[in-house]
Amino acid sequence: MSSVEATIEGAKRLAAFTAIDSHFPKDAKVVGIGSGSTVIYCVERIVEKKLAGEISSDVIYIPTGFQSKELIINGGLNLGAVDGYPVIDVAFDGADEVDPALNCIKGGGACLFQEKLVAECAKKFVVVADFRKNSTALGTQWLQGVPIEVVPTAHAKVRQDLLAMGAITATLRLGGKAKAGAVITDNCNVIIDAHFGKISDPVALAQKIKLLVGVVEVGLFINMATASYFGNADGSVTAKFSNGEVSQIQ
Ligand SMILES: O=C[C@H](O)[C@H](O)[C@H](O)COP(=O)(O)O
Repeated sequence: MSSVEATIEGAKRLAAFTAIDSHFPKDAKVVGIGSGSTVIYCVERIVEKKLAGEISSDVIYIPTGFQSKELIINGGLNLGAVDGYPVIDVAFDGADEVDPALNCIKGGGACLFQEKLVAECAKKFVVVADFRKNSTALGTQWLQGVPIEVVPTAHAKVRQDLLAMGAITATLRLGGKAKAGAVITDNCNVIIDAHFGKISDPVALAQKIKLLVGVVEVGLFINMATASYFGNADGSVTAKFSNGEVSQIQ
């Protein structure tokens, strides 16, 4: 691992540990676990605290896809499902880009639909990320585009719609060497990444995309996060809250 990669991994771990220490409720019954490389550290911290007797072994964990299901099982935690537990005390998840209002772009790992479902069911949604995701405006740092989950037969029509709507690019996500053809989501759909440049009105854009026939869900998470923790390269953590407060944790 290069020193840059080590710094990024350290920042993710720090953000995740701080978020769990600050937001895992003492009396939690049901907790959502998001997807991606940063939530791995959330699960690491939860397992550590459970073994230390600081987190009850009765807590049920709700995954947001195949990867987080494996994380829960391999961590020896109790696995639940969102259709059995539609009320979740808190959900922890990563993000690809977060703006000052805590609106997020998510879905870089193609898990956005179940992530949004779990976040919507959660009383509190806490984002964990490294410093690269801390942004002043969506679409300025995550240049791959807004991930959009689409029913496979509609992909060509939705790409056309997105370009007509002003997308600079609208690309069907491919599996590359690991998978010939399109990436297939945990819900058997495909992903279109649509880059709009700087997104000045994320609320309006999310609504417009969601209305397109064939769109299952949009990777714009608007007004959902309660708090967002960013691990920094210098070992500090920046915490941002939905009420506008920002704090630096050394
Ligand atoms: O579909 C994937 C998710 O939205 C991830 O939470 C997001 O891509 C962030 O992942 P990572 O923590 O690996 O940067």
